[in-house]
Amino acid sequence: MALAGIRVIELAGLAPAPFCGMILSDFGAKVIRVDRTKASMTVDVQSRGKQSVALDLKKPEGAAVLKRLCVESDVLIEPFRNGVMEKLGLGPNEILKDNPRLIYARLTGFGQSGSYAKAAGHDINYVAMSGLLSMLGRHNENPYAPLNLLADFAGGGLICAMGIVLALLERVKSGQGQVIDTSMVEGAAYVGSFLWKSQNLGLWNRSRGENMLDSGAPFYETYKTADGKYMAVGAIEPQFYEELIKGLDLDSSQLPLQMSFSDWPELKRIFTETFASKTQAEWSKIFDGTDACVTPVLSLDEVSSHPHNRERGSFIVDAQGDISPRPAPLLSRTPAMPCLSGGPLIGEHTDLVLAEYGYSKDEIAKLQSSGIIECNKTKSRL
Ligand SMILES: C[C@H](CCC[C@@H](C)[C@H]1CC[C@H]2[C@@H]3[C@H](O)C[C@@H]4C[C@H](O)CC[C@]4(C)[C@H]3C[C@H](O)[C@]12C)C(=O)SCCNC(=O)CCNC(=O)[C@H](O)C(C)(C)COP(=O)(O)OP(=O)(O)OC[C@H]1O[C@@H](n2cnc3c(N)ncnc32)[C@H](O)[C@@H]1OP(=O)(O)O
Repeated sequence: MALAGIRVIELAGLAPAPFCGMILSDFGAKVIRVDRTKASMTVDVQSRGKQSVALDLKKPEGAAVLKRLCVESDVLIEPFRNGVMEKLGLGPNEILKDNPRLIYARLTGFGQSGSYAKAAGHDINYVAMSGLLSMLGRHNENPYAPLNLLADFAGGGLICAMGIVLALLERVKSGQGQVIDTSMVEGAAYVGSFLWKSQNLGLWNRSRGENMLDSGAPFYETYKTADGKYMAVGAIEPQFYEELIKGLDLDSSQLPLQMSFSDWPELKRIFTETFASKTQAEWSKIFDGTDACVTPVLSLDEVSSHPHNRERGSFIVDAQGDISPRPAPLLSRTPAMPCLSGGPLIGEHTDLVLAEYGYSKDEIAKLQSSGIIECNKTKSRL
């Protein structure tokens, strides 16, 4: 796998850092998640393939263990607000001193500087601050956050993973590590670069929810079908729009022009009425194999059995029988091979990992008896 041999220490976080760690693990890195001690259960649902070490970083001996792990590792991912690592004596200056080749990846909402750097926040706040939230939502409604996808995952975990891979690549030339400052505000904004760069194309001249790609246009919308499901329509170009009209069995000479903004509400009404006349399966049969850019809106339960996704093996089933997306993208020679057994229990690999990093049995026993580390004796699943 592409990242085989790379050792990653991931300090346990909420959603973005676990995603970042999962990407690296899926593509072959060995990822060790550092959990808190005295934690009853983990909320990390993106932990496949990871190992867990339970370590009290608030104790100097615990911080010393993390430092020692970092000496022999390639990457550290830390998900706390600015200043937390420094307070623990684990800031980049201290850590990189002992291992200048380390990639020290910081993944926060507001970044390491600026007046919000130390403020709490969640995805919706970061998307709001990126400018993107102001553009999301239907006409005459409040801005709407698209789950926690844009900042936590696209602009956060994924962008951080890209930064880590770039830094690892650069390290081949320079032999040096570096600090990565991932701000989810900036990551989300960067993902949305097209929105800034396309201002002059006239795509966003109207108010929110009245533009072509923000639910204003009838040909870029979802429509309810007779069985209460939905179809997604993305027929932008005239030749594809023509196919849409044909599939809907409408007469284009009786319809307003595609790009007549003032007629969009009327056109939407006609499309809504038409789509409501058949089931999703019936519409899929009509549009499959055409260029109308019409697809069913599939639920999470349905995606893996859709013929196209099944043919490509786009979804995987783990040992528990749970379905999830196969890691993307597909690399032809060194594809990701996600671990199919469940994620680790907290502290499941503490003694194993410490032994691998050179700790003696005595040292491990002492750390355990003083509560600096915890070892979960449950049989390893990895
Ligand atoms: C919208 C999403 C988040 C969705 C996640 C949800 C799915 C989950 C969120 C809450 C969960 C529920 C909750 O936990 C209660 C239940 C728990 C139960 O076990 C399960 C059910 C629950 C209902 C559970 C269910 C779900 O899992 C949840 C609903 C997001 O937007 S995520 C993005 C958030 N933002 C960031 O990540 C940006 C960077 N980080 C931050 O800004 C802050 O970390 C943050 C997120 C604001 C949290 O602030 P907080 O004050 O809590 O932490 P920090 O200031 O960063 O400091 C960390 C402190 O912890 C100490 N520490 C860390 N590791 C260790 C260790 N190993 N040993 C000892 N101490 C440790 C560290 O030193 C800091 O201490 P201080 O505060 O003293 O400096």
